Amino acid sequence: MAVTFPLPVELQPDAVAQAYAECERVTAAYAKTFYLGTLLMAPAKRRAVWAIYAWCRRTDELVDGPQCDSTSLETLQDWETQLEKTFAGHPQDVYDLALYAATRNFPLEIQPFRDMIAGQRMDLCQCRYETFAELETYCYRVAGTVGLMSLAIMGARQDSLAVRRAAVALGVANQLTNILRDVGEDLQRGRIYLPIADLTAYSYTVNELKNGVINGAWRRLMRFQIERARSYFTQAAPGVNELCGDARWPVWTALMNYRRILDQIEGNDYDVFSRRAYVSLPGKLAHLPWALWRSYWGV
Ligand SMILES: CC(C)=CCC/C(C)=C/CC/C(C)=C/CC/C(C)=C/[C@@H]1[C@@H](COP(=O)(O)OP(=O)(O)O)[C@]1(C)CC/C=C(\C)CC/C=C(\C)CCC=C(C)C
Ligand SMILES: Nc1ncnc2c1ncn2[C@@H]1O[C@H](COP(=O)(O)OP(=O)(O)OP(=O)(O)O)[C@@H](O)[C@H]1O
Ligand SMILES: [Mn+2]
Repeated sequence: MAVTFPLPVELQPDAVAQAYAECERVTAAYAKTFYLGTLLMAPAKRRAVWAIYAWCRRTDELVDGPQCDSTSLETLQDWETQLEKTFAGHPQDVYDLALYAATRNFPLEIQPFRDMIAGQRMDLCQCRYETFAELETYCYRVAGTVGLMSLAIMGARQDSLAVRRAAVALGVANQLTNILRDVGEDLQRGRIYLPIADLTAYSYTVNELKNGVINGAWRRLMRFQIERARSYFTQAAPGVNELCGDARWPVWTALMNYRRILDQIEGNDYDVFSRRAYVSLPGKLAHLPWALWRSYWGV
């Protein structure tokens, strides 16, 4: 029988193991909390999550990383073509090999990956968001999609619409939190993610934002934004215990730690211009038992 090349992933276990190891390295370097969480999962699942993480990180770096100045719409088009090839069984590099191997083990759909690239396109072309509806689309694309990708690995059975909505809600909640934490940093890059319509509704001007003014209007505006982000965490919470057993603890941990960034912003009196809200490592560890309890008993 003639052997055709390239060999299917099943016949290249060493190359696949090395590819997953590369993805693990990226995950461990960039996201300590997620990485620790993945170690609680079964080996096949954790490897697939690392492959997804590495792909998402590379996609994000195209518009946010050190080489972002040379990224154009054409770069993103090429990146999408590379994605299509990976899903079609022709991975172009070691990270894509891991992603392809993951698609053979789990029911990953390509659409959320395409949608994330569409989110990076928005980042490339748009530096303001007029309404929350526009911002919500952006949040779905760059982060809600991560929820759907993760669900293919961490979901328990045929996932219901409610669970899919919860997974998207967790991504959106994380992204909204990320946006509130990074208001100052994003301004330095000429970006405003807070919807302009919300600024107007709270009588806070873009000029004040650019000058980092913290006044009554700003505090009221931020309280509103924080409550909105919290409402997405609340929508996500019932979905967590629908995940497979070994994903519940890590996902609860991620949810609780990310949500606590919102408490930190309040604790900093809404100063997101000169301070970065964060949860310390002991603070993160302190919540592990609480997250474990929830993974057994729910909310
Ligand atoms: C255990 C666990 C939570 C696993 C998910 C791991 C995974 C595949 C993460 C990918 C993250 C990534 C690189 C996304 C690219 C776009 C991006 C940067 C989004 C922001 C992430 C936070 O990153 P960070 O704090 O490092 O930000 P900086 O770049 O440093 O500024 C986001 C805020 C979005 C992350 C979104 C999620 C992790 C979604 C999680 C949802 C689930 C796991 C679904 C759970 C299912 C139910 C039913 C609730
Ligand atoms: N090896 C690395 N090379 C380049 N940038 C990195 C590297 N490691 C981390 N970073 C960046 O440094 C920042 C802080 O990283 P880190 O992931 O440790 O903190 P975090 O995002 O606050 O926490 P978490 O572990 O919960 O994601 C992130 O924006 C990340 O993208
Ligand atoms: Mn990080």
